[in-house]
Amino acid sequence: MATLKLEDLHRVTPLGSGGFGRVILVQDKNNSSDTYALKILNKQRIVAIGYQERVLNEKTIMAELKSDFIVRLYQTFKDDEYLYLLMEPCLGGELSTLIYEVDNLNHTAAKFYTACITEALIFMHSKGIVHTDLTTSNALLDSKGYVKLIDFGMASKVRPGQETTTFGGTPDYMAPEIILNKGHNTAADLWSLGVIVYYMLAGWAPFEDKDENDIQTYHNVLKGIDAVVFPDDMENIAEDLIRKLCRDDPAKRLSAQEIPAHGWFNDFHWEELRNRTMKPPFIPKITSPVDTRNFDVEDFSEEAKHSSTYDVSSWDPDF
Ligand SMILES: Nc1ncnc2c1ncn2[C@@H]1O[C@H](COP(=O)(O)OP(=O)(O)OP(=O)(O)O)[C@@H](O)[C@H]1O
Repeated sequence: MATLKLEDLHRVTPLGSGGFGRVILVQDKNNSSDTYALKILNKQRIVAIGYQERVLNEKTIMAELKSDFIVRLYQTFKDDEYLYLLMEPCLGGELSTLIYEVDNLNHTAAKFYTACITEALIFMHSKGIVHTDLTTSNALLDSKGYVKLIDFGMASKVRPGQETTTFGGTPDYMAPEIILNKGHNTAADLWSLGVIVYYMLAGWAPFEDKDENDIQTYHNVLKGIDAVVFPDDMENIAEDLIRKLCRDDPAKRLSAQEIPAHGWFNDFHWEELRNRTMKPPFIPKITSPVDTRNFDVEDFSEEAKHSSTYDVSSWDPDF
């Protein structure tokens, strides 16, 4: 890929928004078939809540992660107000949207997406990288229908035997050791994966509170997987996998590397997934590189201007 400048990019349409800014689809002005997802981070907001370290981490970690199951970071830019991450676009939409639309997924589909995420985790965890915010919203479908992970804003690198204390994530998916601020490692991502498998098969998340009260969700998580009711129609072998991923003691959870040997995957051809010859369960409708029908985002182009309360001039030389 040729090196691009910010001025080479035409802003097409928003794809999503997050804590510090937004993600938009952009197009290379010199080659309209080349589109990218541009994450734009507001420096004022980052400095206001002291997330400088995390943003630098996001760049370093994403740059290291070159896998077919993780969105690729191509380049970064910065100007006085913003930092920019230029990424591979995944126009199939969020896995959460697909689950919502079909209500719950059949075992074949759930197995396929679990396997994609497992491949991402095997790769990341082999490098000591913990995602920490693994959710169905941070898993996107690419144009073929394969899933890739995004959003490494909460990610950190841990040495074998060590832990990180980065607090954060999404309550429904958060491992108990994160809630209790005990320090966590790669096993926290396996807990979140267990939640994702349950969610895909049941159509609701195992620890969710019907009133969306985060404190109650934390209580539910701390009660553990044994207090969760499993739907009658869930296969026992899938339930077994979820229970082994959501064990209270992080050291007793299955590792990502152990997942392919679990019985739920007995009939699954991992090599076909890895070389991308497996037929995905859903092929997203995408008719052009600027087709964003799988994203339902309000137009937030009129971003509120922030007064310059914080000095944002000197903290980002490494970005
Ligand atoms: N590479 C991509 N291709 C397509 N859409 C993307 C891409 N990256 C991000 N998005 C969309 O933008 C949304 C926000 O992206 P992301 O989660 O990275 O931002 P964030 O600011 O870290 O969000 P949050 O505060 O929710 O963690 C995603 O949920 C997704 O819908």
